[in-house]
Amino acid sequence: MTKKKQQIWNGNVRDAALSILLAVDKNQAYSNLLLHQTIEKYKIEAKDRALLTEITYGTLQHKLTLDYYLAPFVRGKVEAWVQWLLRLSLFQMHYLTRIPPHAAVNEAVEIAKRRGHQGIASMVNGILRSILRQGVRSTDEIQDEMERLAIATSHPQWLVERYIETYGIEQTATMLACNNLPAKQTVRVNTLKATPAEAIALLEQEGITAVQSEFLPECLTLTGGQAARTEAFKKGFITIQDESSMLPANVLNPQPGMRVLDMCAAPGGKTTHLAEKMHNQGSVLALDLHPHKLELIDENTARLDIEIVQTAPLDGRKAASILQKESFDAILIDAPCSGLGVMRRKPDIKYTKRLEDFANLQVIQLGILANAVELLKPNGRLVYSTCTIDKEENEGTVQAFLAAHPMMEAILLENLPQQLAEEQHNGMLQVFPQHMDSDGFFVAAFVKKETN
Ligand SMILES: C[S@@+](CC[C@H](N)C(=O)[O-])C[C@H]1O[C@@H](n2cnc3c(N)ncnc32)[C@H](O)[C@@H]1O
Repeated sequence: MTKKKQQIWNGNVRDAALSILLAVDKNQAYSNLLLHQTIEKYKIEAKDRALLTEITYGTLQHKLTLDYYLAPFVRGKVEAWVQWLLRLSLFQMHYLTRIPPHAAVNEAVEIAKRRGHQGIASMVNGILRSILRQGVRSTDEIQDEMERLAIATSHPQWLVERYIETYGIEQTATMLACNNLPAKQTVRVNTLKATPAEAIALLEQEGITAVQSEFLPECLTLTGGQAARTEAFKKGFITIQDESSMLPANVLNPQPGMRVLDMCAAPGGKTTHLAEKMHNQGSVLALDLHPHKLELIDENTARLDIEIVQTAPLDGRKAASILQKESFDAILIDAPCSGLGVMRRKPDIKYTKRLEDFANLQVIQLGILANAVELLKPNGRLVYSTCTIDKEENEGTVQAFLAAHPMMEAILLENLPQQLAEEQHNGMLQVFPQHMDSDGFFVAAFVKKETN
């Protein structure tokens, strides 16, 4: 879409949603990025912004379910844009009860006329009106349990099977349902500049209601508004971050004055959290493989008035050959991962991830972890985290790591919210979206044993 320079926004929310969905479908863009760019570029107002987001994400989230509903009504194969138009219209009819179904049908017909011709418009009209009259079939009709869950929650069947095998049907079903809920808007209070109560008051002055989380004290949940547009954000009182991403810095718990290394740091969400925890005293060296991403860390530290972070472009798999060995008190590896925990924010990844993509990730993660061992002081602590839910990737990496590095020992995760503390086992915690209404996340902690 962006390649062809086609204008996404013409003042019509459904039309814009269709353009975004088509671009995502053609792998020209990620849904979250294109949606954000569109909203910023065209300065789309709050009401339209909310509906555009809801329709785009909702349609993507429920794509497989919508196709199941549409199948009996669509004869033969239709062009991709027509199928997406049908999906987004049926999404409104079926899931957005506040939108009168006839309005959704009329809009679809107008779009079909504009983008296609009268024949397509009549077909779209016929299909949607038939659905209005007859209703959609229930997913309960699907005999096979795995297939039923996959279609009903719109996840690929291979992933559902993999999840059920690992986590059981109950946990899996809850997680899959959670993946289809809108993501909460959470921010982290910059405790160098404000207390949670002060940050709440600042946001209140800008008309945004913020509530302190029941899990982590520095986390606020926002209702309405856009955190990134607030003065509280621009002046560095808050950072936009999912609550689960606030766990690693809490678990590593670096103290003021320490020398800390963040090996996969960009854009700096956790680097800045570490510095806040250290009261801006000591040092944090923030590495990332991609030099251009380091600017994002610098922007964040400048905005938050953090002075102890230095950045360096470095491949974590080679870091020990460049940095001084055994010179860091604490190390964080927030590793590149399969990202299956963030499906609420990036629903398109449900349909694009392939099992083959996972294998190489563990090799990369183990390479970075091995370098961390050499760089860590004896008695130093290491935290490894990912934003994914996959036992083989997370626990598999931990097991392989411990087997290869006998001087490293898994330790109890400290500073977890009480509600999560008992979910950990053997120094590892898999956070499911249902635990804190957050992204899915994984954290593990280790200490380097002192050698005699
Ligand atoms: C999950 S993201 C980190 C997010 C970051 N910790 C935060 O909280 O904002 C993983 C990062 O690892 C970087 N990365 C990938 N491979 C790497 C490597 N071999 N060495 C260092 N960084 C790497 C990616 O560029 C990406 O920025």
